[in-house]
Amino acid sequence: MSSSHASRHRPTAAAPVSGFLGVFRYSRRALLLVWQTSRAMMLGLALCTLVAGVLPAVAAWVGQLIVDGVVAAMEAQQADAPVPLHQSLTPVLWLVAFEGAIIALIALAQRGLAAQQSLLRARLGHRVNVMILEKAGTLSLGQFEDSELYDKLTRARREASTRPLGLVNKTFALLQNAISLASFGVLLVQFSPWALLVLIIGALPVFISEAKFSGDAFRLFRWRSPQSRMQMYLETVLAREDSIKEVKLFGLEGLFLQRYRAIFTRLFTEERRLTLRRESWGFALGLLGTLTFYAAYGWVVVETIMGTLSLGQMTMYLMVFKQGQGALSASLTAISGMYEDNLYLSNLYEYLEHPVEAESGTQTQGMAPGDGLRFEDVSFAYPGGKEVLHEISLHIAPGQSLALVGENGSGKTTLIKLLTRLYAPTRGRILLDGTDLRDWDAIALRERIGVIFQDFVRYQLPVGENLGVGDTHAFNDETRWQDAARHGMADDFIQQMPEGYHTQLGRWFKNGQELSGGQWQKIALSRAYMRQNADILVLDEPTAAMDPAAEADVFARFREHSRDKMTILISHRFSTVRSAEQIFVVDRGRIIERGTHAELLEQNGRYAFLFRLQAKGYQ
Ligand SMILES: Nc1ncnc2c1ncn2[C@@H]1O[C@H](COP(=O)(O)OP(=O)(O)OP(=O)(O)O)[C@@H](O)[C@H]1O
Repeated sequence: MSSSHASRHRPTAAAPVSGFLGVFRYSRRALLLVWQTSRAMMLGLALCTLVAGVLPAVAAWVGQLIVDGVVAAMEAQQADAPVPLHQSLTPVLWLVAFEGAIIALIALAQRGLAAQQSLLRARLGHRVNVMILEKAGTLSLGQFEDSELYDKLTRARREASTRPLGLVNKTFALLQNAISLASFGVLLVQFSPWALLVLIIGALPVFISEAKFSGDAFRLFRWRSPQSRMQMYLETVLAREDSIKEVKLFGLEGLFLQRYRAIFTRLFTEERRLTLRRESWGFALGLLGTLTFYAAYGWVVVETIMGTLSLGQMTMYLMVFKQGQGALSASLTAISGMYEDNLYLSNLYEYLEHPVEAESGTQTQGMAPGDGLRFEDVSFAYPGGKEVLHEISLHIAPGQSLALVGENGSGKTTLIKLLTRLYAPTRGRILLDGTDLRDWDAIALRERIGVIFQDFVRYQLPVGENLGVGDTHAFNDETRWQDAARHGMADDFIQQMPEGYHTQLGRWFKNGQELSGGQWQKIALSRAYMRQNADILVLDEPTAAMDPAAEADVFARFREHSRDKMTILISHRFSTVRSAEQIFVVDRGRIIERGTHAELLEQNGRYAFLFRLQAKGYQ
């Protein structure tokens, strides 16, 4: 379902969620995840759970002994021949001390649980985030551009990092309460099995309604996801330094804020509906539980007055009933919470299990070394889109240079994306040294290609590292940084910066320096020179932001550096393009002219027209 389609409907119309029991399949995996994260803490949790589960019943039982002991002691004191006071007092006081110790132990177990949970939260959150990011690294560019998968990724990142622990905590809470309940049950059955039944029936309706509303909450969460993403996007535009300049100049704050508010209002309306329904049903059904408790209370009181129960037993049963009811409703809340966590986890696992497109190749050398690069009748359409490249054929031999010119949107960058295997052709094939790109080992292939896209990344890292990213093997190699910067003409201005190659770039971090557009381009250019082993160099509009002198210099060096390499240059400036050995004119996804500058002028076609148009502009 497309996001816009989904957003027009109520949450109930969103993707169906599998049956109640089906979703419990993720509990086991979450437990396993915690187990793998820290065995010691998992065992610690189990121990504390056991202690905190069993001791309340023991405390209730000791409570009964105390009251009965007190009554017996009082009777002994009032008897005709009273026993010495200390004799009747001592056993009761021991019992009181024992009860105190039990309560202290329960407190200790609960603190232990809380401490381990909060430590686990940090470790598990980190682990899940790493899993999410590792998976992101395996997705193809096409998958990243798929809005549904991106949606899953965003949802996973936002919610799921806290959910596994939530699920584990609830599982332990359930266990603890189940143990307490079982031990209370043992005491309660002695009074009457019916009492146990009353206790269970009283709590059941709340549980059923909670489970239903958890499902609704999850469907709401899914339904609002595309809109929440739009909200996040607007937040970014309104509060990030790289967009704020334009937002201010165009006066977009009001417009975007209004849109932001409108989304909130829409989402809030749905959330309020759900919350109100959930809480009112919860209250109404919860009353049933309270009713059953007071009915049982009356019953115990009557039995005590009739003499069937001792005063101590009455105290114990009331306590057991009260705590049992608490434990039962806590167990049921835990179960419905687990159900909810499972639904969210299903989202995390859907994302983690999303099939990765196979990087099939294993070849690290071509079948015909030295053959260079060939496109054979290559056509391409972006996923879900129409064809943007049609039957492209070309050949570049080592040492040759190729320039691509053409209008905006004619398909030049797309051609480079195919060459770098960011996408695969829909028809035809691309060969490097006689071997299909698909058969190449991804790493071996990428090591041979140095490319700068026009939308290169401006990393908020030190200058040196901004160069180092070009070759991860030399990420920290200062000599290589300097070599690359000299080739890319960035060395001069880097030397002038306060901390040279260690100057922080960008404004996100302390003492960060901002560079000009042309300086950033020189950084990107140097980045491409970091790839010493690359024999295919691609520059996609590398000099658009540079002054003419710098541009001329860049190309003189580029030719110098790349004599034995294959170079592909995309540029709208003909002064840059004219020296290439082959120039291809791309028009709406087809190569319509090819030749040298002189040949193309001779042909007097599109190239000649555009060249003269630009030349006129300079006269
Ligand atoms: N990621 C994408 N998904 C879908 N379509 C795309 C994508 N990127 C580009 N296109 C489409 O493919 C066509 C070719 O785009 P491309 O970026 O290759 O053009 P270009 O020649 O490099 O343009 P420019 O000179 O403006 O950089 C355009 O019609 C564009 O709309």
